[in-house]
Amino acid sequence: MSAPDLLGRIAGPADVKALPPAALPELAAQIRRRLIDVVSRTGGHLGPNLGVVELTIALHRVFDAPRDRIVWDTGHQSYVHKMLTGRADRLGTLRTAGGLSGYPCRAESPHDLVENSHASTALSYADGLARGLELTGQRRHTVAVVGDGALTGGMAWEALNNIGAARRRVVIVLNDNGRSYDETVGALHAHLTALRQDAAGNTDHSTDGNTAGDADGSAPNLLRILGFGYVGPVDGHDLRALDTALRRAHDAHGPVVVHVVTSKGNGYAPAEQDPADRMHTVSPAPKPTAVTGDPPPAPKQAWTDVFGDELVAIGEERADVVALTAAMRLPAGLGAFGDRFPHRLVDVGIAEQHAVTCAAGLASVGLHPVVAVYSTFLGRAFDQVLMDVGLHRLPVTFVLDRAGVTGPDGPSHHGMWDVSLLQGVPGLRLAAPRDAVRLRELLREALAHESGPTVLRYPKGSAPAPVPLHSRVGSLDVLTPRRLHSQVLLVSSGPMATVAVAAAARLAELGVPATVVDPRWTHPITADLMSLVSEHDLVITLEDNAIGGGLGAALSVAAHRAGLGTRVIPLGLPVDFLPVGERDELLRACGLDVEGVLHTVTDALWRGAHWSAPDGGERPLLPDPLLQM
Ligand SMILES: Cc1ncc(C[n+]2csc(CCOP(=O)(O)OP(=O)(O)O)c2C)c(N)n1
Ligand SMILES: CC(=O)[C@@H](O)[C@H](O)COP(=O)(O)O
Ligand SMILES: [Mg+2]
Repeated sequence: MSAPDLLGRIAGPADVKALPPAALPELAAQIRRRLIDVVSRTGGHLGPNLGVVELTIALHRVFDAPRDRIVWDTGHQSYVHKMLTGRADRLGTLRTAGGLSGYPCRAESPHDLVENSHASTALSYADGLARGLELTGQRRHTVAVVGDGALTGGMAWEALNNIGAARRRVVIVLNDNGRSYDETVGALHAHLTALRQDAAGNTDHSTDGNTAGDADGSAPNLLRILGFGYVGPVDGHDLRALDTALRRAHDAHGPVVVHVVTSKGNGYAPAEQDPADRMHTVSPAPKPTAVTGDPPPAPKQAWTDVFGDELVAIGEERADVVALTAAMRLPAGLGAFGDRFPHRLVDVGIAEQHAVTCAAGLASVGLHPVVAVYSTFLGRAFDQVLMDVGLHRLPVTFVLDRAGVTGPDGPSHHGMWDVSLLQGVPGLRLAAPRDAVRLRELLREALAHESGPTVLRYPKGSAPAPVPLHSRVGSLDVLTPRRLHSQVLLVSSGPMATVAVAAAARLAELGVPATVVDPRWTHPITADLMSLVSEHDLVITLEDNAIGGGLGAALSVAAHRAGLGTRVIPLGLPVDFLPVGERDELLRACGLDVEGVLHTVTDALWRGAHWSAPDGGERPLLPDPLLQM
């Protein structure tokens, strides 16, 4: 006889609490089966969620969420939490437009508090929540679940410094699986390992009564030194041990850390044995394609792999090039470089601010560091780019992967603010390659620039087919035949070139000659670009960045200051938090596809009485993204 569908009866934590302890292993098994079945189709963070099945069950049995506040650091491991708070039936919509977010989402549930997927923020939220609950007289618990990787982030230690001193009740659940993507690096990881080994070797786990009950190990415990009660190490897959440990923490009179030891990918051999990253992120199952008999499309190369391949070639030629990663060696494309030059790859943990200023130190002694991070994560290190690198005019090259719309990871992952932030750094040069050929070319140009910071940015996914140039003007590539009296200039940044060239072809059919130019180095604006702008009536810029403070904004200001009569219309992403969605869909919605360019050009020309639609009809107006600013 098959086991009852326990998961199907969970509408919220009360139903989890109502289950007898004997039923919990079956519930955990059903959750695991659902995770594997669904996430292997939708894609997502399978490994991290398999690692917190028992922990999440125990948390929702011991604490009374949502009155007690439970905060998930990074939030990528919150699928089980969602299943136990009434959303198990919607797990199949994970990471799709209109479906469940892959991170906590306040619109989905009062149980979800922090939507930001940037690591190392949960303890700061917890400090604020605990202070706020105290100030408003609410005697509730605050619980922060933080991974050992997230604990390598600077913000986490700023929070520990405050929480440990305040003597306020905060429960910190340290989910220690020894890994970020790779094995977690640094002295903290070594310390946590020592605590685990000490507890394993020390059979006397006596507890002293006045704190929350501690392993009475011999190793000095940094967390206890900072003023925290310490419970653990606890087997994070033993429901009974978890229950006992969390109840001790629940009853503690001050801040307490529950050191939970889990394994990423637990219970699923392909994940447990995955050498790369224990299936930290799995891709969606490929969509079936119709059998057409046509030859399969040529395999495309990922932007990340093009970068990684070219950096190895450069590394062979230049001993001064060193690479830095913030716990994302493989996702950021540094795997091959690290294998070839292990002593020239620096993994600082999830510590982008440290990575940037460490790079400044490396550059100060004559090296040329390459800091490879996702665009969205560089935001937290802006001050370090501006003051520790920019102010000192140091030759550091930033390679920003996942720049622009990423898609399934939602609003805190779209890399859409880097251009806006970085255009404010004096002396910084920024490039956006339009294809793999230009990525290789521009990476070399960036590494040849020694008088200040340089930046390359490219999106998630595969590089498009090469977009050849027709002519080079200074450092600009003109991508269409130079036409006399072309009314319209399309200035495309990076992979928007593919859209711009296709739009120019369509405009030509409509009797509107257009020139397409790819600046390659989009910041600062060059005299050659301004000269081209001055030769045209209408300029449309296309960029996969927020319109505010982007390329189009800079070009508009430059044209205005030069007294040009040219109208500049920036096309880009609205200054807004874009939802989960497919990259192409989101770009289309922002007018960054061929139809969007056509509408913008024809509407502008028609309004300017330069052009009337062939059908003489009204031009449909695009929603103006700027109106959302
Ligand atoms: C600031 C920042 N940098 C990088 C990332 C990418 N990232 C997502 S999860 C992860 C590893 C997290 O490790 P840990 O906190 O130990 O959680 P686990 O996956 O092991 O459960 C990283 C580096 C991020 N989300 N935020
Ligand atoms: C949670 C997190 O920040 C990363 O794991 C992110 O999901 C990676 O995204 P990619 O899948 O684009 O590498
Ligand atoms: Mg971890």
